[in-house]
Parts: sequence; C-alpha cells; structure tokens
Amino acid sequence: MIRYHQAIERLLAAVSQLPVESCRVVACSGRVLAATVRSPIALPGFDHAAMDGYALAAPEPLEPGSEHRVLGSQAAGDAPRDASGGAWEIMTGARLPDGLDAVVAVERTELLETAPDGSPRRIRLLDALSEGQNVRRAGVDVQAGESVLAPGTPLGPAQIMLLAALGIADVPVVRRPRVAVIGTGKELVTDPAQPLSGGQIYSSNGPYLAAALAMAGAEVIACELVDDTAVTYADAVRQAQAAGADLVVSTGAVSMGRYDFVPEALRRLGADVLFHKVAMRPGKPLLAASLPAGPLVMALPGTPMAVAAGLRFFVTPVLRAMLGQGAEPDLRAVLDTPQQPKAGLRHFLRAAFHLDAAGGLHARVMPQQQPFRIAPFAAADGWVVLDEDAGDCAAGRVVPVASLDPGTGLVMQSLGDVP
Ligand SMILES: Nc1nc2c(c(=O)[nH]1)N[C@H]1C(S)=C(S)[C@@H](COP(=O)(O)OP(=O)(O)OC[C@H]3O[C@@H](n4cnc5c(N)ncnc54)[C@H](O)[C@@H]3O)O[C@H]1N2
Ligand code: MOO
Repeated sequence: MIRYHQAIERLLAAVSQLPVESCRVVACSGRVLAATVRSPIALPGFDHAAMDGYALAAPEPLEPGSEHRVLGSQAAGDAPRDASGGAWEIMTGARLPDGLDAVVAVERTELLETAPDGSPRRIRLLDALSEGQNVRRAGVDVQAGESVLAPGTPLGPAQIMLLAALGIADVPVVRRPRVAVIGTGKELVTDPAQPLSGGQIYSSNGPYLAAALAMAGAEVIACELVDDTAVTYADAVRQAQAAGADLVVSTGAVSMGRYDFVPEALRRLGADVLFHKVAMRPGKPLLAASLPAGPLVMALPGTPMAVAAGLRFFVTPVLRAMLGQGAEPDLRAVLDTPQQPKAGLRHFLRAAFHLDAAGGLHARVMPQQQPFRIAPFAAADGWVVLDEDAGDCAAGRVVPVASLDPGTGLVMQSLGDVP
C-alpha cells in the first residue's frame, strides 16, 4: 500500500498551475495572486500631518514657550502650498506645506490670538518641537516601484486595502480550479424536506465538499448524486469533463463492496490510476486517477471522516498546486493526550486546540475518532497528524497539526513556528 508522501508526490506530478486571468481588486477576495505586484506610487504619497495641530519649520528644536504667528491653514485634500515660515494650522492627513517639517498637536499649544473669523492667529508651544515630530514621511510605508505582494499570495481584506491604497484596479490571479463533485449511493437523500425512509440517510458529503472546496479557492461547477452503477458514475465524469472540470471529487463506492464500482468505471474510461488505497486512517480506500484528456479524479471513500481527511490532506494540496501555491507551512503543537497509533498508517485525528500561558499551541485529540462520527468533527479546532512511524506518542510530544478547514492560506500562514 502506498504511503502518504509517495501518494502526494505522484498526485502533484500530475498537476500544473492553472492559467492566469485578470480580476477586479474589489472582487479579488479569496483569489490567489499570479504575479508580483509592484507599487506604482509611494505610500504615503507626500509628507503629511499625523495630528490635528500646527505645522512649523524646526530644523533646530523649537523651545517650549516659543510663540508663532499662524499664517495659513491646510486641510486633508488641499494642494501643495509654499510656506514662508511661521505656523500653519494643519489637519490630520493634510500635506505639509513646503518648507515645514514638524507638527505640534493642537492640545500641546496655547491659543494666544484669534482672527475675527475665529481662525487661530498666534500660538505658544507648551513643549519643545523637533524636526519630523508628528510627520509621516512620503514612502515610509511603500516606495514607488517596490514589490509589495508575491505570486501565490492569497488575497483577502488586508491585501485589498493595500492594493486599493496603491490605486490598483485589477490584479492577475490564477483561475479558480473548476471542481465537479459526485456523490454515490442510493441511500442518499439531498432534500432536507424529504422525510427519510428505510435505510436512507441525508447526504452530508456533498454540502461539506461544496463548502470546503469554496474555502480552498475552487469553483464548484457541479454537485450531483449518482446511483450505485458504474454507468451513471462514468456519465457524470464525462459530463464534468465536457464542462471543463479540472478536478472531479467523488465520494463512496471505492472500497471492497459489491457496489464499489468506481475503480472499474474509471479504468473503463481509460483513466490512469495513480494509486488506490493509501496507508492511512481514516480514508484508506482513496483512489486518484487521471483521464487522458483531463480532469484529475479523486475518488474519496464515502465515510464522512474519510471525506474530510481526503479533502484536507489530498484535495487541498492539489488545489494549492493548481493555484500556484506551494505546500502549506508546517504547523506544530504539543500533544496533550497520549496516542498509540497503528504502525505503518498515517493517522489524521480530530483535535481541540488551546494556547498555554506562554502562548504555545496544544492539541487534545478527541476521544471519538470512529470515521462515521460527524459531531466531534463539528466541535474540533483542527487535525493532529501522526506519521506512519510515529510509534507510541506520550503527552508532551510535539506533533504536526493542521487547521480544520482548508483556506487559501489566510488563516494559519504565519503560525508555522509555533510553539
Ligand atoms: N471489506 C471491507 N470493507 C470496508 C473496507 C475494507 O477495507 N474492506 N474499508 C472500509 C473503509 S476504511 C471505508 S472508509 C469504507 C469506504 O467505503 P466506500 O468508499 O465504498 O463508501 P460507501 O460504501 O459508498 O460509503 C461508506 C459510508 O459512507 C456513507 N456515505 C456515502 N456517501 C455519503 C454521503 N454523500 N453523505 C453521507 N454519508 C455518505 C455510506 O452511507 C456508508 O455508510 O469502506 C469500509 N469497508
Ligand atoms: O478509512 Mo475508513 O474512513 O476508516 O472507514
């Protein structure tokens, strides 16, 4: 049976980055950047006041108690002005009049004289004032021409704030992977309004995959159920192919039962089976195949936790590769609950996370790990991963962990060095 790392290697060898397209910045949340963004302008674009107050020239520090005539007023949005010295009333964000280089907050001055229209005419400084005080210099945040975002960066609200500030309207992004989801099994009911009869169950894998795939940056182009026959499964795969799917994710019918037709159906479609059955728990019967004219097919076992592990640890790396992103950064935590994993199998365990007093991340593996159980999954914070050779794991061991859901990398990107 193939091991996880070898299976992933084989899978990623069959995947390449998808084409680049242009996307409006206002609509790019959740997309992945395809090229370096260089700043067309500096941020801030000009020296400006950090406080409401008065701008002055202070090449030499100005003395506390010194008095200054107010010669003009500058608000945010006002054009550049030449200052011939003196003090200028200034508002936060306003461009410093040329020749002035320091700002005193209004509450650190005394107003000595006011013009008939109420504007300030003469002030006294309560403290010393030095050059650069309360001034935000042009270009200290971003310089014109600087690389600000790298290819593979997941775009979220923070990146949108930066791109918008730079006046960038469109960005090159990687096309979303198009994914078709196929569920198998005549026991499945998709309409929650339909009462269950006999051995029926509500389908949960389809809605789970649709939600998780969208979070991972994919576009779900179809989500359908087929009955327990190879013919309808093969038809659904062909339809996905015709609709331009990059990836088909199916659930169920991939194990040893009499109705487990997926391996045979894919072979009959001419698929190259990359692997079938991985040394892992849950989700061992997982199969991956590539069709001659695309798409890649990932046939996950139907059991809900086999689907969740398959999505998180097989489909997610595939989507990241399609999106031009490398492997997820490693994340580790201290194991609080001792584990005796079965030798030779990689274990993906649902766990609750917490931080200790020093900020170190800890994982408590939940006691109910049977693969049909959905309730502990919904209560978990993430996954603990024990590799094939982990052996008995005592409490206190540092183990790899992963966020519960995939993302385009927005959540855990910089937590790689914890603890
Ligand atoms: N003789 C053996 N039996 C089984 C083996 C084995 O090695 N030898 N492996 C077990 C393992 S491990 C798994 S995992 C399952 C996988 O079976 P299949 O991929 O063939 O999946 P199904 O039999 O179709 O379904 C399994 C289970 O999941 C439920 N299911 C299916 N689809 C959905 C859905 N959309 N929503 C919710 N639940 C779903 C289905 O009703 C079954 O209960 O095989 C073991 N057996
Ligand atoms: O791999 Mo299966 O999910 O243990 O039942």
